[in-house]
Amino acid sequence: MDLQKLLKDVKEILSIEDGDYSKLTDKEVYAPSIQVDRRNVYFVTHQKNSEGITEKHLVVYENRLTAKDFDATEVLKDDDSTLIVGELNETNNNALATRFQWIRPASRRNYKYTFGLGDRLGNASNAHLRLFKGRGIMPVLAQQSIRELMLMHRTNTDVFQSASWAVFEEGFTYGWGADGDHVKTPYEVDYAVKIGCSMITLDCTEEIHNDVVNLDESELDKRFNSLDPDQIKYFNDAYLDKDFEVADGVTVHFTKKDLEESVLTFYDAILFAEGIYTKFVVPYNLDFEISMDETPYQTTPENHFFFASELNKQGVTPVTMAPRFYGEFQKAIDYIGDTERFEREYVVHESIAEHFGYKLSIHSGSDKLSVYEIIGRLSKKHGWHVKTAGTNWLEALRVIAHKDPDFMLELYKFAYDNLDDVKDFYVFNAQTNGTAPKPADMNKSNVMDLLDNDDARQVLHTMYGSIMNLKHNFHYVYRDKFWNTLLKNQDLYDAYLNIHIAEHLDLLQGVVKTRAEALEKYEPKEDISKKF
Ligand SMILES: O=C(O)[C@@H](O)[C@H](O)[C@H](O)C(=O)CO
Repeated sequence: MDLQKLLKDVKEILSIEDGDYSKLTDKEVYAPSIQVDRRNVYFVTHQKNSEGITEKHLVVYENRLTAKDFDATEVLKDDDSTLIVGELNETNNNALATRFQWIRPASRRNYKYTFGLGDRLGNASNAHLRLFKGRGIMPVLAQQSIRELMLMHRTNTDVFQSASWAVFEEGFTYGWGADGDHVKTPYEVDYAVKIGCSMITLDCTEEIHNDVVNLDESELDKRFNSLDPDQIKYFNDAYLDKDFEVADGVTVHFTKKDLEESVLTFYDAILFAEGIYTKFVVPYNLDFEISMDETPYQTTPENHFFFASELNKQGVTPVTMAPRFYGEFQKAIDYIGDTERFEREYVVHESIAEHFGYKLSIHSGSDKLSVYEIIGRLSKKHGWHVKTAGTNWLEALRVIAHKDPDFMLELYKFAYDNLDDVKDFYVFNAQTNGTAPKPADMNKSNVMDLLDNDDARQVLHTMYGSIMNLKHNFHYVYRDKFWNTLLKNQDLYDAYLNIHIAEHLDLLQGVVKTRAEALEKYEPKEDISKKF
């Protein structure tokens, strides 16, 4: 790189006293990334290469004694300072983190509204951060489940680093989160913690006994009464036939069936959560989420109260908890169910959460435009956490569909024909309802429908790992072409991401009240891909 030009950039930045870098001479200096600390200057450069792909470098101008912290590819000495150019790598991220604490994640505890933005590709966070500036919502940028990491062949370090670099680039000093998502074992928790996650989402699915709900009354009673006598006495004395008022006019009542089902279904999970709390959450001061959203049965208010009450008695209060709500929160598509019943039951879950001092978390939270107004309104006072992930992947496919429709048709046919790849990982309607568009019926004239058709969205949303990691003769079949197309059109991707997530945020924050309003406000009235 032209080090003398970069040195001039540094001197120009140091000469600007009001922090307005919008008129810098060198437009390759990405202005939002500029940090000045006394006579030290830090920024990222953006340079388009011959293919139109943006190449990024870190530039640091710092006292020569401390500049050695950085991994430099090029160096220029200037009096008692050194100008270095380096890659956006882990060494340089760690060096920056000793100077700027805000590029490390924070807990959600002090934020009322928090939003998970799982980024399966690692290049969505810059756009998300530009959207979140000033919204009053904390973005949890690093959020990949163990399932996503495994299917996409990524590590938590990859996820963490891409998020942290985006935070530095965008100068996002307001706080962000890193969620070790859907961790199920102490090993997975430890993995998330040791790479620096500020939060873990403990997935209790393996500890929850879902067979209990199918027991008839006598079998249920027999199993409950096989517990230790002191356990039976404790549970009956504490809950049986008791009413618990969790808010004005909102009461949870335990019948014998409610109590026995809650104990037999969830008590192992409660003990598991308490163990993880003691071993990890307290020692590492972690932001703790407990999820039971991926169980096949709805979490009743009694189940939820019992879980929270037992944790509370052990002094455990998560930051968020994710029950499985009434209705369907399936991947990539809107809520399925009676929204009036959803609202009635959400009120009780919200009351339980407020009663015990945590917020509700909404998993598979993307695209649920029909219930965001309810969630935002009922959780407005206390706060909410909504989690999205695969929907950002689908916006990347929207770019592919626009820019290379034949490639998109090929990807869809592959995903459609190999959908069994994910049958052990996800449960969704398109697996069984047989109504997903047939590849033979798709062509360049209707290819964009794949990103709006519910079943096609679910096929594409879940087949990310198979698509990105298919190999033939030792070469990736799709990955390299996918990345080349996407990176050449990063600006279009960023635009789609912002449109899509803004619809989510406006409804959650009550800026608009209905799905139709959100779509009318944000969905492009014309093909914007021609503008990029
Ligand atoms: O696909 C995944 O594993 C994630 O999206 C995971 O389900 C996450 O917790 C989520 O709910 C995001 O919508």
